[in-house]
Amino acid sequence: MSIGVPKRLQNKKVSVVGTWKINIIWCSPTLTQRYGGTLSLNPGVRQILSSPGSLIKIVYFSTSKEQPVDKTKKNASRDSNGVSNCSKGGYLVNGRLYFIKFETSKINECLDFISSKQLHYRGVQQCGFPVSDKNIIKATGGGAFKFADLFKENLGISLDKVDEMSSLVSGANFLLKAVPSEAFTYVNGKRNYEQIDHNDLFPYLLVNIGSGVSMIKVDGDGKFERVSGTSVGGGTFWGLGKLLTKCKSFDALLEMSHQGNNRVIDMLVGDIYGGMDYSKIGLTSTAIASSFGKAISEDKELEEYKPEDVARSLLRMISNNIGQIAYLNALRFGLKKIFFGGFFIGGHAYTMDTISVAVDFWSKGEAKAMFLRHEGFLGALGAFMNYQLVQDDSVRLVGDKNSNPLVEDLNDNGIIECCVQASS
Ligand SMILES: Nc1ncnc2c1ncn2[C@@H]1O[C@H](COP(=O)(O)OP(=O)(O)OP(=O)(O)O)[C@@H](O)[C@H]1O
Ligand SMILES: CC(C)(CO)[C@@H](O)C(=O)NCCC(=O)O
Repeated sequence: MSIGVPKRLQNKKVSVVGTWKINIIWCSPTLTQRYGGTLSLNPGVRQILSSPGSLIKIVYFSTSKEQPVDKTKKNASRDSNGVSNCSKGGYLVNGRLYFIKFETSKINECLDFISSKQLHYRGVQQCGFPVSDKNIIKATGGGAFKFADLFKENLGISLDKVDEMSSLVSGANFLLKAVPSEAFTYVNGKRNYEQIDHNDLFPYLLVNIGSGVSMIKVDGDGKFERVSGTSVGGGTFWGLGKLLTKCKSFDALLEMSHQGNNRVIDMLVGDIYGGMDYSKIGLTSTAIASSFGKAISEDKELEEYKPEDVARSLLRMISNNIGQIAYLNALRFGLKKIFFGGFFIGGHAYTMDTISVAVDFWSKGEAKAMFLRHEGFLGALGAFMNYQLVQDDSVRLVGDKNSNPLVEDLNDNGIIECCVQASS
C-alpha cells in the first residue's frame, strides 16, 4: 500500500491531534516557538491514534479558524487566534477534539484521512518550519502492535504504545470530570443526563464492551484494577450474528435486531409455567427463562426463523449477560456506579435498555447503569490524555448550532472544545 504525501498547506489553518484506540501523535514539541510572529497561521497540533480488533478510533486536536474565542473564560490573555500565554509557561491553544472511527478493514481510508489532514506531521508545518522526522503517535490497544509496521511504512509514523486499560481509565476519568452531560442513564426509552459530582466520582466500575468485555474498578486517576472480563461481548454479537443471519455489516445486523421479536426464539418463564409468572422467585411470565431455548422444541431449521428475530435474541442475550456480570462485580466491591463504554453499545436504544434493566433487576434498584456519550473513544482519548496537556477548566461539548447536543446520538462527531498547553 502506498500513501501519497500531501502537499503542504499554505495559508490555511489546519489543526491536528489524533488518537486511535491505537495511538496518539504529538505534534510539535516546539509548537510555541513556531507560533512566534506567525500566530495567524495555525498550528497543526498533535495527533493520537488508537486501534482495536474491529474499529480504529482517532481522536485529534485541531485549532480552527471559525472557532469563536470565549473571552469570558479564564486565561484572559488569549489572543484572537485562540493562543494565549500560560501561567505555567508555554502557550495555551484553543481548539477542539474530534472523534473519528474507521472499520479496521478500511484501514486504507484511515491512512488517507490521516494523510489528507496531515495528522502525521508534528508541528506547524504550514508555518514554513521544517517538520520533525520523529513523528510519533501514541497508540493503544491491539492495533498499536498490529499496525506498527504499516504506519511506519506508509506514513513514517512510529507508534508509542500506551497501556489499554490505563487509557480506558484516563479517557473515562477525563470525560466524567471535565465534560458536562457526558453520562446518562437510560430509562423507559429516555436519556437522563447525570450531573456527576467530581468529589464523589470514585470508586466506580467501568465496563468497556468492545470485541471482548473488560470490567475495571476505578479508584482515582491512575488508580484502577481490572477485576473481571468476559469474552462474550461485541465481537460475539457481530460474529455469531453474521453466521446466523448472513448479515453483511454490523449496522445491518443492529437494524435487523430493531425489527425482530426475541420471544419467537427465547424460551420465556411463561412458556415453561403455562403462561403464569413465577412470582415466588420474582420472575414474570415474560422474563426470559432460556435464551434461544424455544429452538429446542420447535422442529425448525435456522432458515425458517426470521433473521430479525435471531438478531434480537442474540442482542438481548449478550446485553443481559453483560449487565448481570457487571452488577455482580459491582456487588463484589460495593460499587454503586457502573459506567458502560465501548462501541458495542453504539447509542443503541435496545442495548442500553437491556443493560439498564439487567442492572436494575439484579441490584433491586440499588445500582444504576450509566452510559457515556463518547462511549467508544475512551481508549483513544486516554492515549491522548497521556500528554497531559488539556486544560480541564476549558472543556465543553460543542453542539451543532441547529441542534441540541444533548439529544443527538454521538457517532463520529461529539466534538469537545478545549484548550491544550504547548510547551515553549
Ligand atoms: N461499524 C462497526 N463495525 C464493526 N463493529 C462495530 C461497528 N459498530 C459497532 N461495532 C461493535 O463494536 C465492537 C467493537 O467495539 P470497540 O471498537 O469499542 O472494541 P474493540 O477495541 O474492537 O475491542 P477490544 O476492546 O475487545 O479490543 C464490535 O465487536 C461490534 O460489536
Ligand atoms: C483482550 C481485551 C482486553 C482486548 O481489548 C478485550 O477484548 C477483553 O477484555 N476481552 C475479554 C477477555 C476476558 O477477560 O475473558
